[in-house]
Amino acid sequence: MPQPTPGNEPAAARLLPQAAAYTRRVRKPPNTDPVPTRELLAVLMRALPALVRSAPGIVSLMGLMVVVQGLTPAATILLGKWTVDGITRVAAGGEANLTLLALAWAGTALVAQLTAVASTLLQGYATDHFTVQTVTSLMRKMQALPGLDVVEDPRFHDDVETLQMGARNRPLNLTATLLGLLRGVVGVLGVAGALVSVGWWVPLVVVLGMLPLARKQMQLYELGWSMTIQRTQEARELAYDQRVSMRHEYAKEVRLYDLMPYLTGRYVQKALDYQRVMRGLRNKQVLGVLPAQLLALAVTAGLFAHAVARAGQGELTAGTVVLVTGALAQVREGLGSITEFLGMGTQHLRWFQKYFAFLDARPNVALPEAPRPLPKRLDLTLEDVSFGYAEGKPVLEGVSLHIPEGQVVAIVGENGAGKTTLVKLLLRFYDPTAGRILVGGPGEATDLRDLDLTAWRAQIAAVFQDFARFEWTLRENVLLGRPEDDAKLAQAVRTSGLEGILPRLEDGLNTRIGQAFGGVDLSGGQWQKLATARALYRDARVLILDEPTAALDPRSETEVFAAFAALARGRTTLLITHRLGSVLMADRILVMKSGRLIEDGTHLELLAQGGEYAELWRLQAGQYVEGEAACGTWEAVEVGQ
Ligand SMILES: Nc1ncnc2c1ncn2[C@@H]1O[C@H](COP(=O)(O)OP(=O)(O)OP(=O)(O)O)[C@@H](O)[C@H]1O
Repeated sequence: MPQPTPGNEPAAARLLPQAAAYTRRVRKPPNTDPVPTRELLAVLMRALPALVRSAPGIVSLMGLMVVVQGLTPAATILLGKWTVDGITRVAAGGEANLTLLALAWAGTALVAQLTAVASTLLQGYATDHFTVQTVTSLMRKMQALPGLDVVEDPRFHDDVETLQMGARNRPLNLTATLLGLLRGVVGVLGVAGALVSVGWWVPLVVVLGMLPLARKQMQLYELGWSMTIQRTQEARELAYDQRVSMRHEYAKEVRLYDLMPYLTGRYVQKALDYQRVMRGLRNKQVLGVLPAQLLALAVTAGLFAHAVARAGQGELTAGTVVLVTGALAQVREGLGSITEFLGMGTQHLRWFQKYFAFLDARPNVALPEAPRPLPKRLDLTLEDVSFGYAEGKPVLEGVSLHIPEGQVVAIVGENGAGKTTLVKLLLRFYDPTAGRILVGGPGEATDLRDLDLTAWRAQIAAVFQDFARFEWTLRENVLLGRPEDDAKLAQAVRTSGLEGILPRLEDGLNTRIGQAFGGVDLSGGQWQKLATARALYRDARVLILDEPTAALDPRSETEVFAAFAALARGRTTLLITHRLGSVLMADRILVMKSGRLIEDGTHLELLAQGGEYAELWRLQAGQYVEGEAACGTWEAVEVGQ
């Protein structure tokens, strides 16, 4: 497959229809709306006190350094003027303390140097401090969002990504920017004050002449931010393709299906298209600054010429001309850095706007103000429960059922029937869009929404279909933050079958697993045993098993099921499975289809009904019958016995 290069993108687009579709999507111009000043000021008024409160000592010291740094240019320029005037006086036979002036100049330079070093150190401390604070507050907020919508809904992805990326540097950058702004303002005011000696109107002309340039530069920064925001989706897609080409979890398919040329092509195509759009806009913006730059230059040159002309007529001293030269350069630089800081500050404030919006986000799963304690019995009742991840697209419809505590229930049904979703509602990862879920025995049944959610979840152990693979030690993976109990841990490790892999691990349970940090990699089945041990270690009254043995070999599956059967005794157990052989451990079987509960009964009852379950059972058992018959060893199988 030819590689797309800047020269042959059309060919690449032809070969890569998806990339071409993407191209159409990114061609929309970025948002160049004016800066919402009032909104950002409100964000600033919230961010500023928060930053000062979080590190008052460091921020005040940084402020002090900045004021000193802001005043040093004006001091240096004035000292320069006095020195030149002093030299002129001495040359004309007059008197001047040049040594003192030289010492003062050296002292000013030393102060500037020392404050620069101190500022660097303080910024280092501030980075560490703010990073911990911001990341912790994001994590705390995540904890306060007990639902899954914030991580499962693609609309949230970009924001969470932007927040995560900025948490390490935006708070410090905002502080540094505000201080830089302060330094710029102090510096410009100081130097402008020195220019009054040429004429009261001089600072005014300088500032007015340079304002258009400042405005244009602000617009440039604004464009930068809108590019950052609008790139997030594209940037994630680009990063994803990059990850697919490099990470081990994709490596087998990438190699077998020779995906690298396709991936590289996709990447280059997307990157080039985006670059092309942005380059045009950037050129337009940058060239748009030119007239303002010329105006600033004209003002500077005009004032310089004015000062030289007046010096020629003996109205100004040579030192004053030196002062004007230095001051004009300084004001220009100062205003440049003010606009730069204003622009950067706007970007940081936009990040803070998202940060505060996230901190203020109301959880989709609202926690009760006065949570009710857990009922004595943990019967589960669903009353006409419906749910959809998106509006108008129901995934569960009118599900009603009652599960007395201690019952072992299997949930079966075709892919996408809503089995896992039902479990997510029971765990309150989402709330039903209609109907309600009750927990409790007769006379004490409480709406799940009113229960203490932490206490409720503490009663549940689960092995999810896509369980988490924490790249920590085996021990940490089983304990999951709970206090260690040696006997219980040994029991969970033994029963789950995890014990079998320990002799091969140098550090036993303390072995780190997963590739991210150079740990030992486990097979799919071994990971699943680990997830089982995790559930076994948790002393829960409700057990949820969502395809818990999908990756296990037949022997391990039998062993783990025996463990589950023992564990399930006396506990409410919900077993989601496609392996119908395993549902025989259940007291009752629920059959779901297209979001509805269509059958409910024991294995024999459902077979006798001759409905969906009987059909599924016949199909699955038939596979074994035919397989065995083909091998000529099967004697007689009566389906359903
Ligand atoms: N986070 C989500 N956002 C949007 N739709 C989802 C989400 N999770 C599941 N769905 C959709 O909800 C439907 C039911 O999914 P669910 O995972 O509950 O089915 P299931 O019966 O457990 O399927 P399987 O047997 O394949 O595991 C599917 O159409 C699925 O695409």
